[in-house]
Amino acid sequence: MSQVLKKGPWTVERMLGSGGFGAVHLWKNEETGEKIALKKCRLQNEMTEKHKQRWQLEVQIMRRLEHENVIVALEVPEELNVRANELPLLAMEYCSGGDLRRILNQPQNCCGLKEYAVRCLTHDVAAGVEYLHGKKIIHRDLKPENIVLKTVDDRIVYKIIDLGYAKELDQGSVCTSFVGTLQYLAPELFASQKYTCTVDYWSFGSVVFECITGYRPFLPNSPPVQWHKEVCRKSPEDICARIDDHGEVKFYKTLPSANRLTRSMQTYLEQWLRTMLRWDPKARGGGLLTGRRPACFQMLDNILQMKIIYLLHVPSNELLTYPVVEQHTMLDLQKRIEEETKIPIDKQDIILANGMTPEQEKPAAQCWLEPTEEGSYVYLFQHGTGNFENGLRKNRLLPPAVQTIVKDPNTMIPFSDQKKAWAESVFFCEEQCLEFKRLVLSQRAAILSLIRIDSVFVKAKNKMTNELDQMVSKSNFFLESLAYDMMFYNEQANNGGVTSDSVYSKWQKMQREVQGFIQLKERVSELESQAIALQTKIVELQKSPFARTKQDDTLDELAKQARTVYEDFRKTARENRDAIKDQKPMVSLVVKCVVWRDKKLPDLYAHLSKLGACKANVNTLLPQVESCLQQILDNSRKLIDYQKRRQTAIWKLLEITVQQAKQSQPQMPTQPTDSMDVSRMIAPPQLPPNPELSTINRAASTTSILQSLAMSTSSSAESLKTLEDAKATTKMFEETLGSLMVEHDQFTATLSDLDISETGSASHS
Ligand SMILES: Nc1ncnc2c1ncn2[C@@H]1O[C@H](COP(=O)(O)OP(=O)(O)OP(=O)(O)O)[C@@H](O)[C@H]1O
Repeated sequence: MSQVLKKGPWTVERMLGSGGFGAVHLWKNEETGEKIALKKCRLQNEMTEKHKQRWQLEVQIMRRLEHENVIVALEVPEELNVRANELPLLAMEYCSGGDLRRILNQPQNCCGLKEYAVRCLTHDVAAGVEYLHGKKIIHRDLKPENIVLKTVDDRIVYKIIDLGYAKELDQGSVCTSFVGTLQYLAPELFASQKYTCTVDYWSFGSVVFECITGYRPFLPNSPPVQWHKEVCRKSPEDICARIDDHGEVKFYKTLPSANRLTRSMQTYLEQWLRTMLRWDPKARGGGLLTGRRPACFQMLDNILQMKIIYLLHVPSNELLTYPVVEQHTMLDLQKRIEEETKIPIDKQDIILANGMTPEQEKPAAQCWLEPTEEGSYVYLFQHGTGNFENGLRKNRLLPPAVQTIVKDPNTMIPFSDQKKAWAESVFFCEEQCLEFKRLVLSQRAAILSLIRIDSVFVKAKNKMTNELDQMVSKSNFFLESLAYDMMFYNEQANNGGVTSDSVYSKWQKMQREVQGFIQLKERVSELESQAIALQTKIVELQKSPFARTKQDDTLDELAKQARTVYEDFRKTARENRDAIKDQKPMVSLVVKCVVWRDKKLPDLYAHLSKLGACKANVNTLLPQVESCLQQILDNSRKLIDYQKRRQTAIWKLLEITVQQAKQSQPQMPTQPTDSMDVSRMIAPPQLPPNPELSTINRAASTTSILQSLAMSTSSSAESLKTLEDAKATTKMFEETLGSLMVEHDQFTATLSDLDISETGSASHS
């Protein structure tokens, strides 16, 4: 096919791959831009009649299948179709992501794929396998080469290809056709025994294991016969077998530590793998559930649907995981955190990526985020502590295999050990990079959290300042008015007018108390200067290099170099294994990585520590500001109350005076008063000096003074010097005006009883 590059509008772009039977090419329609993968049997002449029939049958089966995770068969374009006597072609949707083997071969995946990719592929392949089994099709040849990737709506979809071809092949051809991929074959197939669909479980489990760790589960480098002899000894729970340093086969029930799974995911997938990698085909997959669904698919669904909270414990740089269900409250989650980290619940400072704090009354699931490729984390700090010692200590560890080559870069070790040490070195560099980035993200969340709480603080502080200004104006006005009242009171009392010791002493008490209100100014200015210092610190912290969007990419660069060195190592090894014994290129990168990290990490933790201290500072100042604000508001309320009381007292005095006047001589002419005459407030009326003045005369004078007093309250706002004062007093005036008007109405009524008009002119003399 490679010679024929064009057929009608179709052009062959390249070969996508080839296997035991077919060669797959990518064809493009130049007119429509459509791309298809076309598989042609490449052994047409060598195939027996039986094989040819099977090929035809499988092509027909393929065309009947329809599932997102099984490759879609398409109509072969007319221009590309073969002659009637040739084997049919298989046209398929083109999957541009290549196959899973290509992904596993990438050096960054030498110790397994990221958790997100493992989740997605496990989900998709399981869905495809369950669909095929539902259609009574056993794939029998599940392996990374037979899983292809296609991007659909920004998501990678994994699809099973090459299905059914091996299904009915006789055992002899199994052995010849499957050379090189025997390690994915279920043992019963390999040993020519009867089999069921559980053979696919074994292969699927092996593929998932390899995706998690970078290598196959059982003795990946052993020849088939030895492999079978050794692996059949495995216990039902074993999911891995390796040959140790003494040449002994060792079985393991857990996954090796160099993988990218988080704690919970690792535990769940280990359980699942134990079900999938059972030697006994009947026990494999966990049997059928009541609805006849195989248990292994249900188990996987449960794992993948689980809401797992990824909580980075920043002080120790440890990623903790907490699976939660809807019923879990925040308190439940915090109790589990307390158990594990020993941080008391009230000291736990949990911050979401956007800097918000989870709401206590909402379920714990609010901390759960849809899994993403980069990982979605919640951050745990400890209130009021900047001790990050553990975080620094934890990062000092090198994986054992890496330690060996770092200790002695000239050491001669077997190829497989060297490969492992180099793979783990790449993994180590990648992990340092990831962990550092995660810590940088934690500081971003911490800054956002600080800014959020600071904005609450600044608001409260501004309110405190404003309310203080108003309170001081009100107090000044009140004190001025009161002093004025007291002066008038004394004046009329000295002239034989009404007196009330209790009123006067209350006024004096109010005067002292209100003078005390003004002293809050000092407290406020003290808090303000602390707030200014705090704001300066916050601005400084925001200028830190760690707070910048663009971060130093040294670790990225070192990880990239480690990948390249590893890739070169593998290429060279393919030609001559003995050619590479020099550990230095990789060791040098690991050392650079450690040196950079050990230099930067203390800086980052120092920055985190300052952020923590600042937050603690805000948390201490905020309640002080709030309590000061409360005091100011209380004082303001008291001022209104005092103002009312003062008014009431004046009007009461006036009422008494009028009553006295009424009782003594109602016909006495009163001195004319002009309630609108503002000059009265400034220059109080001169009372006649004659002590013999009749009661009515004194009453009239007192009335006049008290009237002035009353009216002075309403007019004083105009005479205030500043606009601020005017605003504050106007507000207070509005509040007191109500009571004043009521009193005034009563007074008018009293005057009319006395037959004295409000303007002061006597109606009868
Ligand atoms: N639809 C497709 N889109 C992209 N690449 C494909 C597609 N189908 C196959 N390939 C590529 O071609 C390779 C060979 O395909 P396939 O496994 O179907 O061939 P085969 O001859 O049946 O192989 P085997 O030896 O497994 O029987 C795959 O590993 C994959 O890389």
